[in-house]
Amino acid sequence: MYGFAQIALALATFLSTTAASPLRKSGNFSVVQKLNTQFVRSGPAAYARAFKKFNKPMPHDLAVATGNDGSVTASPEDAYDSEYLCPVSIDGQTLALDFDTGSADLWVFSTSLPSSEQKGHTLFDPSKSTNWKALSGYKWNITYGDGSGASGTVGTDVVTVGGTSVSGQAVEIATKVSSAFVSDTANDGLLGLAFSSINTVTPKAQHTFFDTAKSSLSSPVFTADLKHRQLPGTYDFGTIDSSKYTGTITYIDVDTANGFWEFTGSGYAVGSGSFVSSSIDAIADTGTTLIYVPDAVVTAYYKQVSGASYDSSQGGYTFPCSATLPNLTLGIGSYHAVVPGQYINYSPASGSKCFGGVQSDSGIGFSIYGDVFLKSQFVIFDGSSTPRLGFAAK
Ligand SMILES: Cc1noc(C)c1CN(C)Cc1cc2n(n1)CCN(c1cc(N)ncn1)C2
Repeated sequence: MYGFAQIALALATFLSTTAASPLRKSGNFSVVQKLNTQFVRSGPAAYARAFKKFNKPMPHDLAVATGNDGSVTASPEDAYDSEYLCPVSIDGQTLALDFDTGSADLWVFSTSLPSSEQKGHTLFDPSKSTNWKALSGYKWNITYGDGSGASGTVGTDVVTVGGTSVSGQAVEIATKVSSAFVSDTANDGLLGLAFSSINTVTPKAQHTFFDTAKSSLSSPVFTADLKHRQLPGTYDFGTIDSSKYTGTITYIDVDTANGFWEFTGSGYAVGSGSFVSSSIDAIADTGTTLIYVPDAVVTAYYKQVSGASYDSSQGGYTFPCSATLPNLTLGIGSYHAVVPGQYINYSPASGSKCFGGVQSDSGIGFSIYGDVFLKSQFVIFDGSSTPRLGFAAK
């Protein structure tokens, strides 16, 4: 029987003979370089790499020449895809922001908040930013459709999203936030992607990140490829990645009068039912979780779900969690966008009932095609001189 010592000696001997023999001790040596003929030289690209390496904003012309395009992950904030959060760097300080095509303010949790409202959030500290420029006397105050909101002061800084970097971007510092935001500790603020006309900064409305970046993008577009309860999706700026969708893209005109990505839907179908043509005034809103549509659509939908009913205690339609939900088709021009039924089981409500991802738009004034819809599609937000929306299956 071998003792510990013998085993240890045997192991040491084994290792010493099989370990890679150390470099032969010798004098100096030289390595012959081999040119990488695969590498396509580009002066601008080399120049641009220097700015990106040191997180410095690129001169506009260089950004245009090298394509200041970028892609950023959009991660579900919770198990129900209530919102999607993206890493955004402000002068090197990275926060998780909710990209919201339904509003136009870029605002962040900050060190200027009362400490009771800071807990659990990543805070932007302007005093630590070398590029921060306060806008003296400028203020902002936003209230969202669900009654939540925030307010504070304003400055400009270098903002980077994925590979897209801009300087002089208005960053709205929160000095007050509502309780819904305080308790949503994964969320460090919002990055508005609606039209700058509805930015709330006074005395002078500020540009959204997309508007600031637009002229330095290869194409004045951004796309949303949100996912259902799985790996993160992406927002891309400046390009349309054809690997992210199938079939063709259907474009539809946008009415920017209200500052939203607003369009007229062409109708709906429930499950395998026939398509009902009807004009639906709707906005594409990544900052809203659910689908809010006219009562006719809601009634038709839940009529096909046994056990579904309007539950006033929940403030919406619920159904047995065991229900098999029909798909909902929403018409975009001649394109029929299909929302899988399983996407419409939003979350458990109470007991064995679940809360529907399709609810009434009554009282809103327009329909909202929120995340439950948008995550079933590849969506192009085209900010060209005639803004339009594009939709494709994926
Ligand atoms: C958790 C959780 N669950 O669902 C949400 C949302 C959260 C986040 N949480 C409660 C805080 C919160 C509240 C809002 N947001 N985040 C995002 C902006 N809001 C919008 C945007 C817009 N375009 N339209 C309407 N409201 C309201």
